[in-house]
Amino acid sequence: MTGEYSSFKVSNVIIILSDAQELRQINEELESLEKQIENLNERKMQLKRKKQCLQENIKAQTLALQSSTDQLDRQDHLWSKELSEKQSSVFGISDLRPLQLSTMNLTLSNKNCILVMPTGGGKSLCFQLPALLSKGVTLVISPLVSLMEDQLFALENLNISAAMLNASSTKEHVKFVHSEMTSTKSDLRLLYVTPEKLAKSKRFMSYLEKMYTQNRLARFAIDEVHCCSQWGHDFRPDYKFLGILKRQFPKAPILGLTATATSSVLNDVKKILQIPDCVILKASFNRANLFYEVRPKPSNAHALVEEIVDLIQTRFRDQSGIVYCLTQKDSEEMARQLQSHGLTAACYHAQMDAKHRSLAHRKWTTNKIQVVVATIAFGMGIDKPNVRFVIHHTISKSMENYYQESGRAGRDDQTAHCIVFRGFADLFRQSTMVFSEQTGQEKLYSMLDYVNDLSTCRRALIARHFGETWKSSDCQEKCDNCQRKTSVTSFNCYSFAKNLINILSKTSKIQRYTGLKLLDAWMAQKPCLQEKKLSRSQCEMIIMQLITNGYLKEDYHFTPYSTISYLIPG
Ligand SMILES: Nc1ncnc2c1ncn2[C@@H]1O[C@H](COP(=O)(O)OP(=O)(O)OP(=O)(O)O)[C@@H](O)[C@H]1O
Repeated sequence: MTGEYSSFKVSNVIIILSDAQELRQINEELESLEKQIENLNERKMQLKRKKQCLQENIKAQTLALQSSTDQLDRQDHLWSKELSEKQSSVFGISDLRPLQLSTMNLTLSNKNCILVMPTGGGKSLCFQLPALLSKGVTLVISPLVSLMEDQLFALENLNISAAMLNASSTKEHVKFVHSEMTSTKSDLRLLYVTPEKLAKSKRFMSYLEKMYTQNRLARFAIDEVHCCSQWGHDFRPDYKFLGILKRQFPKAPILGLTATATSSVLNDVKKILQIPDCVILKASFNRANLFYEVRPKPSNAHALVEEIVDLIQTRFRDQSGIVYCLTQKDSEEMARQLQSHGLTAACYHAQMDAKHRSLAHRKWTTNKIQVVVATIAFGMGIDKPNVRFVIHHTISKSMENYYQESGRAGRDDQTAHCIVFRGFADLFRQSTMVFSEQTGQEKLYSMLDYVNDLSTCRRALIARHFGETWKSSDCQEKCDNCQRKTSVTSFNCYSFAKNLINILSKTSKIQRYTGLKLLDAWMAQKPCLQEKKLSRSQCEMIIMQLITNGYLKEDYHFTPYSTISYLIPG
């Protein structure tokens, strides 16, 4: 009886345990389903919001365009004759670039407008020239003092009266500017301020109000307007304050300018600035005079230096250019190497003190040195027309960054070269730096797709990235892929992927694979590689493509000193 009772108890316990396990599984599954439902609901709301936003956008754009199509490129406005006269007599410009006239016509007819134009496209002219034709002052809001200084310097050379106010302006200067703002006799045309100045100085706002009531506030030009939006890559909190402009000064038109903004950023900017009716003008991103090229990066640092020196001494002999590096240390080392080969070069990075940075910039701008070897700190506000080459020692962290950095070449519309070195190790150097940014890895992988593509026209790749379509005739063989005469070998990567995943499946706590270790382990399996005759560079590209396509995945680990990217099956 006791035995029977205990076996009954045991079987009961077994039933309870198995029921409990099933219950746990059901609970887990329910929890996961609930999470999925929650995610789906959130996604549904997101899509609904986006749909509404797009519908509103289409409606507003259609209305805005209908009312202003006739204004866009007309040359019979009241101001057209003077515009064309000042364009050549003051700025020395014979022909306007696409969308410059449309933008100027819109702002001169008091319409709100956002101009999206690539770096070096000529956005500044779109408010500087109208400033000469309008009564009163054009207020330019710009995020960086150095940007404003560069523009003031250029305006001074053109004999255009302009001033700037920022946190370090002296009391006397502030007083002088305030009196110019309210004097009806003043010939001040452009006033540059930082958004902080607007947000923090009530006094300045009251002077603006005086100008406005005197009908002398011609317009607001907001440079780098994407900084308003938190969705952009460069959000600045003080830009949010600019929403007040339309409320306080409803009749003064706003002209926003940016080189990089997606539609969702633009929608956000329109909302923040309270200009739902504004016309958005988007120039093509095609820089027809730039030649795009990608080179495999030699794994040996010495060979890389030799290759870059050779390029600068032969193809770019006596021509001005930039070499972009990833880190301060790389830029210092590369500058030293170039100097030791007899080239005039200086480095530029954020850790240098302001004096040395500005000295390097000035020497390069005035052609006293040939090359600046820089980190991305060398960026906004560089307006040297005759930059003939931009070499990337390391891939950029995104296509947006690459486009902007390489776009500093050829601002004078003459042919210039943009060369990027594709390095396998650089992928992991970059990914461990950007992985914590929300879309950091995704953006880096699109840069990798660009450098790993050996057949598609580089222009077509850039266009695709920015949501444009260009015909291959737009390139006219101005990229390495269009110029390549021999066809590129293509492989079916299935067996390679299997091979690599096999190696990774042996991963243990002690033996983890970084990209380089995996490459070495794979290359050690000679038979497969010999049969296909793959070079190291081809093996690197295959691994990179398997990563960007999700077959292999980066798995980040943290040590007190660094972040390490290990590879795991995707
Ligand atoms: N129609 C034109 N013809 C010839 N040169 C022009 C024309 N418009 C502008 N430029 C010149 O092109 C250069 C770049 O112009 P600008 O600095 O306005 O570019 P940007 O679009 O503001 O670039 P960034 O985004 O880097 O600020 C300047 O040297 C300017 O004088």
